[in-house]
Amino acid sequence: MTLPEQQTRSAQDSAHSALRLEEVTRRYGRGGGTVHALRGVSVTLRTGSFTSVMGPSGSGKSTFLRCAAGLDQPTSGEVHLGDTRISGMREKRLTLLRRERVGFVFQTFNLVPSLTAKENILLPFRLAGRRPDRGWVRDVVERTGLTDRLGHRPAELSGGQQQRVAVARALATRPDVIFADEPTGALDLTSGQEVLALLREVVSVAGQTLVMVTHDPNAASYADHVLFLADGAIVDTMSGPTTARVTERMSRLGS
Ligand SMILES: Nc1ncnc2c1ncn2[C@@H]1O[C@H](COP(=O)(O)OP(=O)(O)OP(=O)(O)O)[C@@H](O)[C@H]1O
Repeated sequence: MTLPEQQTRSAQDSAHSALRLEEVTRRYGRGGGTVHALRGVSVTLRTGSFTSVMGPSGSGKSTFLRCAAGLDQPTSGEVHLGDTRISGMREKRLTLLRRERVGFVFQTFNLVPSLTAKENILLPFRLAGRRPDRGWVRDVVERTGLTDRLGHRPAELSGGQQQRVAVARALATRPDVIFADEPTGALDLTSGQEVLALLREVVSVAGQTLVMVTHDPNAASYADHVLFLADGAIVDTMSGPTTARVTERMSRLGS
């Protein structure tokens, strides 16, 4: 499926695709017990776009995210990150590529408890043996409003602050794509909205590409586009989503 704003794009613009899935299937198990988690998903996401992925429980959202991020391999089909085909890539190369070119934000923050906020943000550089771009990291920290919290460990931070550290960590390496899995699922309403506003800004101001799985129509409304999954297939897309339109569309999917 091609998102509406891409239908008119020129061939030249295809160079700006951050993520492309072509006929991706993912099956679990064999024989009569086979689960078809993805059934031929094709989608192209532009660099600098914010896409939400929604669908009823079991519709394939996590599988989509895992295959798109190179955490899982499709059974068939292709996944391209920028101009690199990641489907079929060997695990060792894929691990390095994920470290360099993909950012993750999880529902449960996944920060290292013994490290300060600053050390958590710089961790991807330590793991990759790479020198951070200090100016960029300073910008990221300022944008996330964490400047006076850098010396704190995760346990000394609120949930919202911990998630902002996770967003800063994901952004610090300037990845091709950030994948967020229910990033507001563990937060109260106000902290959740702060994190969503930050994610929106990261796309609109910093030009980051973001893919977010969510159950929450309000969260989805921060995106440029919504992909609706049902039974392993993209059944609809929406551009310029509002909470009301997403809620209405989801109710027709039986969630
Ligand atoms: N490792 C696995 N082994 C077998 N079946 C799996 C596995 N992972 C997912 N599935 C199945 O694949 C289908 C899609 O699962 P997936 O987790 O992608 O859905 P989801 O939309 O993310 O669901 P939820 O909203 O409940 O998290 C489901 O039927 C699920 O049971």
